[in-house]
Amino acid sequence: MSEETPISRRLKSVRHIIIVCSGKGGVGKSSVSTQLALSLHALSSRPRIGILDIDLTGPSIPRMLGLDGHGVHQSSDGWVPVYADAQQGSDPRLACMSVGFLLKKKSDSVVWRGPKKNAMIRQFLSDVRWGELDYLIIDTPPGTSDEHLSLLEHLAPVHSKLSAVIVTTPQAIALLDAIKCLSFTRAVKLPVLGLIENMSGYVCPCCGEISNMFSTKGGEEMARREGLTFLGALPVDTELVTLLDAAEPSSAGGPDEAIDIKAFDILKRYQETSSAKLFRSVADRVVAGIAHVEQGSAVAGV
Ligand SMILES: Nc1ncnc2c1ncn2[C@@H]1O[C@H](COP(=O)(O)OP(=O)(O)OP(=O)(O)O)[C@@H](O)[C@H]1O
Ligand code: SF4
Repeated sequence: MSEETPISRRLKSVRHIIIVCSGKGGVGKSSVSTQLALSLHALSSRPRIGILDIDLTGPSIPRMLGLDGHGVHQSSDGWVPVYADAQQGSDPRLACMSVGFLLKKKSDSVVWRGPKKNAMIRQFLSDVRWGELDYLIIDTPPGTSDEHLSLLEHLAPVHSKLSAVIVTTPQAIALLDAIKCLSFTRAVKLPVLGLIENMSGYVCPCCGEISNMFSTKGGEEMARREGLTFLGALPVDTELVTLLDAAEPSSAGGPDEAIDIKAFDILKRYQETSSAKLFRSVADRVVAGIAHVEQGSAVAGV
């Protein structure tokens, strides 16, 4: 491995980096990144988790974790991440950083060209004070854009424990884009932990029964064809949308305290949703896939 850089110094205390990507927009990449963070957080091994949102033009992780409204604090040792479990006591384990924390208003948008995006990503990788992490989940924009190239350019030379999760929906158009995303990971030799088929069927809000309104299993078939691990199918779950999309700060306490209470509430309530129950096996497969990558075993998808 090459000489130390600000990024390698910062990330040497991160055990594994999981890049969450999708070929197409709106297939649920941010919701999968959030659910992965929440599910890993609930493991009895109590891992330390970071979630970095580099979807610069559409950051949604702060909203999904109930952290909208927080700003970034600068310390002498870099940017301090925002902790979703700050209300849990003195040893929070779910750290979050997003361009959303840098915007003055939620409605502000980032209109940047490639070099500025690249500089922002470099700063996220070199300046955030994550501390020791077991998993750093990186939520990326849809497709294979400047952000992906910058990310790989910065990470590949300094961090060997990198892998990707691909998210798709079962429809043919999303699958075509997922194949493009897979080709990208192969071109840059990024191991793929597996594929998630999101919005596969529908959870009835009355009885919890899963019905298949549209096509399903497209992702599962693609995984089989491409020799990828199928990490699981996640149905459309209205309970999940209510929880993650309506994540406005509660009115209790002062401004930051109100946000932290909201985030803590999401952390607890998520575990009771049908999605959380299904996601547990996805998270187990991700953890098993990481063990393979770390042992240097051949990984499907490369
Ligand atoms: N399994 C699901 N059940 C119900 N709603 C879902 C599910 N997955 C995602 N959603 C909802 O669909 C919308 C899009 O999801 P999300 O923002 O995660 O997609 P994305 O792929 O990250 O989008 P973008 O292309 O904007 O980055 C959100 O409102 C999210 O809450
Ligand atoms: S899934 Fe069950 S509760 Fe939902 S509409 Fe069908 S029968 Fe009714």
